[in-house]
Amino acid sequence: MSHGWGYGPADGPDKWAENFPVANGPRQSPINIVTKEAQYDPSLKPLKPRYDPSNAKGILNNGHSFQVDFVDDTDSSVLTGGPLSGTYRLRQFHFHWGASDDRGSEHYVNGIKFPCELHLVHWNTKYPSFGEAADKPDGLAVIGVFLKIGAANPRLQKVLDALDSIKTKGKQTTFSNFDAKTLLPASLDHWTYEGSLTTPPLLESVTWIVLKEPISVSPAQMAKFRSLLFTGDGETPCCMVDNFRPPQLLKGRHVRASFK
Ligand SMILES: Cc1cc(C)[n+](CCc2c[nH]cn2)c(C)c1
Ligand SMILES: [Zn+2]
Repeated sequence: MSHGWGYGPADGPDKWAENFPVANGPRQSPINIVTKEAQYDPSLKPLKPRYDPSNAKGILNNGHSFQVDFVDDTDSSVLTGGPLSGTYRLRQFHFHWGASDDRGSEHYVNGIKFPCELHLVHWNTKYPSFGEAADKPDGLAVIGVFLKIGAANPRLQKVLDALDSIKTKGKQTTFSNFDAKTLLPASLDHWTYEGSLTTPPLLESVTWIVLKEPISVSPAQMAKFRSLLFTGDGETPCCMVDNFRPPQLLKGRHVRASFK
């Protein structure tokens, strides 16, 4: 599954603009969220994630992260509310993390980095498919959740226990009966802004919904993330760590807050 890009010195974020010029576009992600500049917007509706655990399908090492994929041929796992108009279907979730606890998240909050960030990817059902939605300005909605070092998070454990089966690039296995809602914190207070995918093709199609409240992850659980490999079987092993893009310029965008 080599995509020709990665996170190393030769193929990492500073090089992506060579093949994906939108990398220097007007609505790139991630960003540093400066909380004092985020305006409370009372018109934002309560965020409504409604996920059916039976839609969980599989877990895949895609060579730049791992993702849990969902059956998305009906409206049984959807996100509505917040800044969104219409209905967005859950497609997959994945994570970004660091080689050490001082880095790993893609978004920052007042310059603060977290060791890990979860992304739940949804697509707008006004379009016929995920592929059709992926390059539309209102095509995707991604919930970002920060992970903060603390007590072991039992809700992560089923995902982490599956990682031994997908250690190398291209490996996948079935992953069923998982409620993605259990990965969300108690509060759905969020910041929202218009942005992009944070990996190539960096499409400017994402309404970002970044939750204020982090969930916990223990140092031992972080070690499980770091046990994955970017590389495939038979290749020189390269640990899957530091798979994050640094914050991008705001270029006049405004971040809204769902809370005072
Ligand atoms: C069509 C499409 C392609 C890719 C690589 N991704 C993943 C890019 C990404 C990871 N984290 C934020 N954006 C998505 C979500 C959609
Ligand atoms: Zn992501």
